[in-house]
Amino acid sequence: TRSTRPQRLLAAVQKNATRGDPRSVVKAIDEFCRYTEWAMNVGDEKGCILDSVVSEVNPATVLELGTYCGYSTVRIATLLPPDAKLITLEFNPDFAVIARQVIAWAGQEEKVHLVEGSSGDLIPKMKEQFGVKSFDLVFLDHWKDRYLPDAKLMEECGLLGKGSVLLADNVICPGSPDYLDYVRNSPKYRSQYFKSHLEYTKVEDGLEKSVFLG
Ligand SMILES: Oc1cc(-c2ccc(F)cc2)cc2cncnc12
Ligand SMILES: [Mg+2]
Repeated sequence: TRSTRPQRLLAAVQKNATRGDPRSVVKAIDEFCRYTEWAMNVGDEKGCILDSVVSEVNPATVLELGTYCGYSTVRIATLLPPDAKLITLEFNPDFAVIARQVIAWAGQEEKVHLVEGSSGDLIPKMKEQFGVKSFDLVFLDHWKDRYLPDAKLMEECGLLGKGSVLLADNVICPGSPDYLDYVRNSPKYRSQYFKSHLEYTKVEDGLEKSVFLG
């Protein structure tokens, strides 16, 4: 039977990237998605904005909502110190299978804990099951209608501390208007929009960076 898009993306990584070299994995995925087959990775343009926010926050603990094939997981993990922890949640088991192999090819398994399941179920378990006190950085890149409920859930579970940063992908395309409205108007956040483009296209999209004020 026909392969899936994530399987074809993994094959491109294993063919064109050097095992243990995360930058070559990122480059191989970007080239595959730009010249062969589009896929919903954060991509190179928004990826540079992601990199700059990760470097600025220099987080000890990161939560990624929505792993997909592990592209942004690898970008983030590469910038973390060896003792830092990145927990990434993926609802789709077929995506998780591919992401584990992409992350392994990039040699980033040590810093990454990929957990399969829904964010709504897993976020309340972060403290007791994963020994997390709070997240310094959360990258929201899963279903857009989960951004707002999951942000509120993280607040309620005490997973955000003063200065915690939420960075959300796709706030324009596909768009998450209720989330944008919340973080831009709530006194609990200081929000900033980074204008960019939908991965590998000329369509407008952007990242919203929101600092939790406690
Ligand atoms: O970055 C993304 C892009 C798109 C997407 C798909 C189709 C289209 F036409 C435009 C945009 C969907 C996403 C779902 N989850 C996480 N990230 C996504
Ligand atoms: Mg996205």
